[in-house]
Amino acid sequence: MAYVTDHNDPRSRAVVVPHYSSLNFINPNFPLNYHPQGLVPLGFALNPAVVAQIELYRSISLQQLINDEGLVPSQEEEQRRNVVIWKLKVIVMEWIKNVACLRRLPENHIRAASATILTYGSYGLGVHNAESDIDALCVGPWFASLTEHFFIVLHDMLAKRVEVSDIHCVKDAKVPLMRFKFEGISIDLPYAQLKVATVPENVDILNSMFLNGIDETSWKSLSGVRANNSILQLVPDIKIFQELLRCVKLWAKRRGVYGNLFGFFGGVHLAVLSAFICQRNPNVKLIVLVSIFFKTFAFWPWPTPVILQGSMLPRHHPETRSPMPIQLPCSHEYCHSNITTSTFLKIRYEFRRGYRHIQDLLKAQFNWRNLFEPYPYAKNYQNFLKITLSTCKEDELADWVGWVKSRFRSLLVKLEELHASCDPNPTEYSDTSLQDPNVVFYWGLIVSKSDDVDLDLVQKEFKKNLGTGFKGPTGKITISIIQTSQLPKNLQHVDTHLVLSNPTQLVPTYLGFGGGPGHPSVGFIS
Ligand SMILES: Nc1ncnc2c1ncn2[C@@H]1O[C@H](COP(=O)(O)OP(=O)(O)OP(=O)(O)O)[C@@H](O)[C@H]1O
Ligand SMILES: [Mg+2]
Ligand SMILES: [Mg+2]
Repeated sequence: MAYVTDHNDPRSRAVVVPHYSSLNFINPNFPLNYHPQGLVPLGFALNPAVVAQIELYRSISLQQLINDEGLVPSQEEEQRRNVVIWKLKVIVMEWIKNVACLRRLPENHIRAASATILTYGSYGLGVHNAESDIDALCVGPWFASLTEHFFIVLHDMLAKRVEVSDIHCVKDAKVPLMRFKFEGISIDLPYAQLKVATVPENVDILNSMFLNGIDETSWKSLSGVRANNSILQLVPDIKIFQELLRCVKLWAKRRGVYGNLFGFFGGVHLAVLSAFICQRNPNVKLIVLVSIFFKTFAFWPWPTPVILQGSMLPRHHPETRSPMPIQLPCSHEYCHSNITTSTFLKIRYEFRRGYRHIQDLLKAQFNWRNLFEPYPYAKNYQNFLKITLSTCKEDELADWVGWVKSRFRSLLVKLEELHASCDPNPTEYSDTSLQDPNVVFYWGLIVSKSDDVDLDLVQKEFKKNLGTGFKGPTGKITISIIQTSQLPKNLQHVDTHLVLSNPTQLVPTYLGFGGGPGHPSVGFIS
């Protein structure tokens, strides 16, 4: 009788595994095979009872990690969000009555007028946590327009509420929306206008009766709700899909591959990838699905698109230019993507790193924490691109930063043209030595010498790009190259068990600039 232990995890002693000695015979060179009932190391006959016990233990420790990381919101948190949504529904009902009065509709039309809120995004899929925003679509009738009644009348009503802060309109996005905080919770609120007089509270937006004659912007705004409905219909088991997606999102955030504006995945991309794995592997437990997820996408033949079964077939669309096309469910289109050559290579590298880690699942030293370990930027890069965004007034900063972020893809592409590879760390920092309100980004930069990049040219072209289309007050932007030692202390934080034996080998091989066996996460998969 013995124990399987996750090192550094005192809880690991909770599960007793018989015949521990047999674990020593798991040959690390035999890849794992995936079987609906569990994991089997290929080429080696292992006592199935032992494998089952280890799997049980791994499942328990993964659940423990999900709880420890706060991936599932508490009941109080859920209740808080429910109240916010209920309050938003009350506000839009009041709004639509006001608009009906403004439009001088007959009394009975005013009485019948209604609008509603439909949630989508991570909240709609049930995979949000305390930090997630609420994506809430406002659905209104024929007489409430986007430009006047949504962006002016509703905006002003919301701005007057004590619960609402940091409200701003994002009018020039593909899906125009208002963004604000309601009782501290971030809300994305787009608008869809239906050609009906009354919008039922739980309007079925897949019903053609409600979709007849709607404009293109409303159709796009509805796409998030349609995609969510469709994913939830297509997966065989919603609960296990949610669990897988929670794990995958944590992995993507920790490894620095989450953030659509930075050229990585957004929530919708990971939702489709997770649904794809769930569809093809019904009745499979979570730890096996996590393993299959990494195995599948580590070796996916990109740019072959990922398409859910039972979805519409995508038409040829400009979005197919993405190196990692992922179909938007319930649509002929692909999810919008900003992936560039360098971010593609990083994502693929991280899939393969995940696959390598998960290969050790049955080994005694396996620890889930390694899979979800924060990406060690300070150890992997010697140079960083420092991007400082500032405005004179605090209340102008969010709009300016939002605008610059929406243009980051062009900056990444320009750098790639100049043979500089960037790893755009999506985390926002603040430079406290500056007087103006500011947001600072530190992106890993790979160049042979820091003066190799023509930074003046990069800045000039990026500023030109930023100059077209922004309607708010323009802020400042400065781009410089700094060394690891100049990073803020919290980014320099060193995780002792990752310290390199050879500090000159700081370059990840995925960027194609070398690296080698001295690097802790390099060179195991070509
Ligand atoms: N790049 C995109 N392509 C297509 N639809 C998108 C894209 N980005 C966002 N959406 C739609 O908007 C919804 C909300 O996006 P959001 O960025 O809030 O992500 P999310 O899935 O809610 O994850 P998070 O928990 O990070 O908020 C998505 O679920 C999707 O329907
Ligand atoms: Mg969201
Ligand atoms: Mg959102």
